[in-house]
Amino acid sequence: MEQFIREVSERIQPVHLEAGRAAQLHLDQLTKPPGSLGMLENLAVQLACITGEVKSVIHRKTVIVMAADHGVCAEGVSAFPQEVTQQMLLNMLSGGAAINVLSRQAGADVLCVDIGVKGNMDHPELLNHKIRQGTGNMAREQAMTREQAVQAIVTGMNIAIEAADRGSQLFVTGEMGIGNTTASSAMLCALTGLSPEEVTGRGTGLTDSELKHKAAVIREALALHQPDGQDTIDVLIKVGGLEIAGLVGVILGAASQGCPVVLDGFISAVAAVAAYTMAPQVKGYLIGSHMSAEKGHRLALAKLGIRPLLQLDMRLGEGTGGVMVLHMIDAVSHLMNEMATFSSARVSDSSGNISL
Ligand SMILES: O=C(O)c1ccc[n+]([C@@H]2O[C@H](COP(=O)([O-])O)[C@@H](O)[C@H]2O)c1
Ligand SMILES: Cc1cc2nc[nH]c2cc1C
Repeated sequence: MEQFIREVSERIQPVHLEAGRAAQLHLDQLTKPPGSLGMLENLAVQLACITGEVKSVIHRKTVIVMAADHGVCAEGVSAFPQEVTQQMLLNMLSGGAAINVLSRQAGADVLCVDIGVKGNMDHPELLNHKIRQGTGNMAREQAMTREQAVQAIVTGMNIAIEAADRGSQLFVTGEMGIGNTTASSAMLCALTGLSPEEVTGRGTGLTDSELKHKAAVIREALALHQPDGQDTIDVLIKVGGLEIAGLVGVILGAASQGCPVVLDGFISAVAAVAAYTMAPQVKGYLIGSHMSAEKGHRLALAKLGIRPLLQLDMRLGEGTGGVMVLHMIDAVSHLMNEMATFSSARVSDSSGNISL
């Protein structure tokens, strides 16, 4: 299975830089001062680089919500009880969570995956890929075995690749897992060398003293396991999460199919840092959506060199911030396809010329 992960990673092609240059030339011919559409222009260029087309239209978009539980919840690191993971997953399957509402509005499909939720569920729409009943408590033991980490990545890869084969053209990373900001913070420390105090945030809403305790739990887990930051799988085994490993697979699998990957919040960004550590060529496919209120998100995005489009102070996860950017991706497609050029509309350019 590790061989499969390598093969999929090696299938990720460099993005089409010449299409990106052509997109910039087209943008500069449209009836607006050069650069005046700001970050929407960067988005248009990146979409051209990924799709190889100046005027791409993305019809089918899929949010993949990976759900799993975290043994480290026993240390009192979340404001919510662990059973909320399963309860919210059922809410998503019934269509009542924020991600369902926002995805319906944005015209995206939602795939819900149980990759390691504690408890057993049965729902016709659920993709049941449970690897184990939540992770081990990183404060005392490894989060998962090597086989489980590899299986989780392969699961994410296969789900993305199969959805792309069925016609999905773009993916949004989503997750649900009480305790997963602790695992994500620990992973980010291991992958970057940043300290727990720098990266750890309040997650679902910890108080000041609870936040200090959470950073101390992460510090102790890192001291106990000494994960190797060059080795993504080692980091996942020791302090990771099954849904985070699943998202690493989704990101690499989607990129291997030539699809853009819109990253949601902190957990998704850490999964992207982990994917990037395994396969740096994935970077061109990653689109930053929003800047979460979770403290470490800024640091994870900085590691990737990604500037997100939105700052909405969201910290929900599920893929919700990512889906907000789907509206912007649609807007960019319309601009590239429908705006008049200086010559077609007979508007003078900055030199006072009307080209024919
Ligand atoms: O996406 C984010 O930036 C984000 C920030 C804080 C919390 N969350 C969500 O809240 C849950 C994790 O929070 P916690 O406090 O239980 O670690 C998990 O289900 C995430 O989807 C998500
Ligand atoms: C209610 C609730 C919904 C969520 N969605 C993602 N993480 C969540 C955490 C909680 C607590």
